[in-house]
Amino acid sequence: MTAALQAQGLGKRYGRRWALTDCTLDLPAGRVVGLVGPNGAGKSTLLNLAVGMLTPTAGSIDVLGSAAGTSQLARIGFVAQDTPTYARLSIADHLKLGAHLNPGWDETLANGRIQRLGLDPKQRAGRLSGGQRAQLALTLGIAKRPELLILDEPVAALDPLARREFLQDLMEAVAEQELSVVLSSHLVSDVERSCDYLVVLVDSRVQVSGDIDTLLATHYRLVGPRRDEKSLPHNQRVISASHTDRQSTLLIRTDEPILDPAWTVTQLTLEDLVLAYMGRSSQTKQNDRPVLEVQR
Ligand SMILES: Nc1ncnc2c1ncn2[C@@H]1O[C@H](COP(=O)(O)OP(=O)(O)OP(=O)(O)O)[C@@H](O)[C@H]1O
Repeated sequence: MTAALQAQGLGKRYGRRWALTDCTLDLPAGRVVGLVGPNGAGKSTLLNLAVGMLTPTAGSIDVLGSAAGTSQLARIGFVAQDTPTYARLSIADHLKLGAHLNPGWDETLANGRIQRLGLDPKQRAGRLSGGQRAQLALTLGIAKRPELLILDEPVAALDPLARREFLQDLMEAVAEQELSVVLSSHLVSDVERSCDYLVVLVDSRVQVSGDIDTLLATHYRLVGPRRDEKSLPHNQRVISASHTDRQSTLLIRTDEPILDPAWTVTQLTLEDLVLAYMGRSSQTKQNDRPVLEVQR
């Protein structure tokens, strides 16, 4: 199966500053990929490179098997972070435009969604609230029936109920159509609810990526007598470590069983895992606290 997105040594620099560095990723098709990371990590940069709105400074990026670029746009639905709409056009105008521009437009889906949201088709987009505008942009993205849907913080402006319903809609669309989704979010709970693949991006670098079930099955918290992490077997990779005078707590990644009886071993939650990888980067930048919201 063709990958949804493949990046090889991908980098983007603005002036002297790298917004994305040495990014190598292989995101499988047919999955819902959650891209998480603090503000300024490079998430929007990666997504804009994927839709051809930006060109790489280094490396390459392929989407649905071909080089990312505007020729791919018919197959991709993209909702940018600021959910752009035309202020003077009504909701109905937006749907007409969507139908005109997209050969695969699903009118039933678009109208049904607008009706279910209780939005008035005659309302101008400029008069909608931020959340309503986001819902309109999302409707346009989904009704295009894309092969790949790229959503940059799609639910940030939605209230909790609308957020839950939107993620539900998304999972149904993935199950019904052959759809791949990449969505960025600050909310681990949303990723937990809707995604089956995770990418953690911090300080312009990918810290970890993989199938969420596999990641959860290979990461552990070890608590035991104080121990230098260098003394661990080579197949145990330490992601984070904290120590008191007598006790060590280590978050590790390993494919092998943990045989040392000195450790009390527990599995990680997705939140533990994400925060551990985000903390890894912040250890080198002591004054910069990772900004990841954990909402339940
Ligand atoms: N047009 C631009 N010109 C200069 N620097 C930029 C530009 N766009 C982004 N950057 C910088 O690139 C870095 C990555 O930004 P990006 O928007 O990709 O992060 P993000 O992870 O999407 O952040 P957020 O969660 O706040 O949306 C940041 O340091 C940002 O200041």
